[in-house]
Amino acid sequence: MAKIIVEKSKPLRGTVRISGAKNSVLPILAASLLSTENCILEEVPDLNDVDVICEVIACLGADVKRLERDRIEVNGLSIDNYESPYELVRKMRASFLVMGPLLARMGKARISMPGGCAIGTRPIDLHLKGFKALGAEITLGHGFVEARAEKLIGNKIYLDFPSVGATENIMMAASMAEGQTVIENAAEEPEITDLANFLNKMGADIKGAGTDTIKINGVKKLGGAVHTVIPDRIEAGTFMVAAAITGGNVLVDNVVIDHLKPVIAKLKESNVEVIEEGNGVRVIAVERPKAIDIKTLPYPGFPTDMQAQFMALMTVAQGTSVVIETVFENRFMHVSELERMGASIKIEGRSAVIEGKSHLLGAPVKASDLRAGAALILAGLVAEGSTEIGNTKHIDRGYVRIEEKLKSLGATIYRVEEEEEE
Ligand SMILES: CC(=O)N[C@H]1[C@@H](OP(=O)(O)OP(=O)(O)OC[C@H]2O[C@@H](n3ccc(=O)[nH]c3=O)[C@H](O)[C@@H]2O)O[C@H](CO)[C@@H](O)[C@@H]1O
Ligand SMILES: C=C(OP(=O)(O)O)C(=O)O
Repeated sequence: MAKIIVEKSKPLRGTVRISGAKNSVLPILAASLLSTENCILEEVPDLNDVDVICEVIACLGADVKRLERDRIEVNGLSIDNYESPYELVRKMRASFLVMGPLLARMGKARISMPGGCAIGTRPIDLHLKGFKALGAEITLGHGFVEARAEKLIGNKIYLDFPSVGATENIMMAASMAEGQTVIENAAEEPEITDLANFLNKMGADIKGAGTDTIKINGVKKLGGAVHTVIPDRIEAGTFMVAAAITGGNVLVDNVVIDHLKPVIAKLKESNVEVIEEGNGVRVIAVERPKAIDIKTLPYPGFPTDMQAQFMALMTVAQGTSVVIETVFENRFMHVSELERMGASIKIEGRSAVIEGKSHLLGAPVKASDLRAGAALILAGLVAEGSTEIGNTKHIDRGYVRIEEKLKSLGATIYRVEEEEEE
């Protein structure tokens, strides 16, 4: 197993190109099960999670070909299996997103329960509520969720919380249901719009994606499409914080500025300069950042997937910051690791109070989840000495060649292979 070693680095400088969005490509690959013709996906990020979802859809009978490192061709014509096993679903929760497409194509799906993870229990009740509203019968048992429907019929579905995954799963199932489905209090994340755009290119009739009300008129068949995955706003935000925390000057290229509004607003509030430049944003930090308060919220609010990275920035800011996590009930696992590096953070329920320090000290730490791992890399860039980050598999789920990209900006970061790791 590998460790990532980060040394205190100079201010980062240069240009970094952002890859396609993990959280877009996963539902889009699940949606390709609905196709009966070739779909070509471009700007596919080279990530472990992408390998897992490809394995899941291939195991269901889809034809999946990697044309190039960032191009995949998929055809769902030959799907013949409706069961996704524990070994695959346990590797990645997003595997559960095949349930909607399977129900639509085969009228049945049997998927291992995804279970919780380090950041929370992450129930699937809203996904199931949506499938039931479309006419599916749901049974749970032996660690599996089974859904069956002779035919899916459109309905009005109100989500108690704008869940990203539930919105996606229901939208995919409804795209081939009979009649109209309206999802109310739908998630508005850019990845929902990207999925809807892909489905519409395949022949679906979806309107309102990106707002809280999505209207889906079911169609009988979905065909092929060529689609370019949107840039990853969370990878972009992570590199923006890397520039800010090191007092650097970095052009974060290939982004959609609109998707980064909450991140840009918070960086500016903390005294970091952010300038639009072509398809990118230049981030310039000349002084130590100022403390700021953050509350995570569904889009267009501040993303929970950027909370840990901003907390790393706040550990070295001037003053005291408050971070409130409202999306996941247990997303402060990075706090104890940042404290090992000398950060001063107090947790009270869903709030963390961070007293900015003039410096951190490198230490051996562990990534408990993907963004916690990213936060530790960021803290390591400014900590005195060496930071050794274990459990790198979490980081590799969501960042394409992160050490290479940071190294190209002047960071001292490398990976070592270890004999054993928990
Ligand atoms: C692959 C992917 O796109 N992952 C993203 C997606 O995860 P994911 O789709 O799992 O996140 P959700 O929006 O569904 O979850 C948000 C909250 O709703 C709760 N909930 C969700 C579903 C449900 O049926 N019942 C329920 O109570 C969850 O436990 C959580 O507290 O959106 C999250 C919130 O922006 C991001 O952090 C993840 O990076
Ligand atoms: C929580 C995340 O992803 P997932 O939903 O795939 O666990 C994330 O990308 O930060």
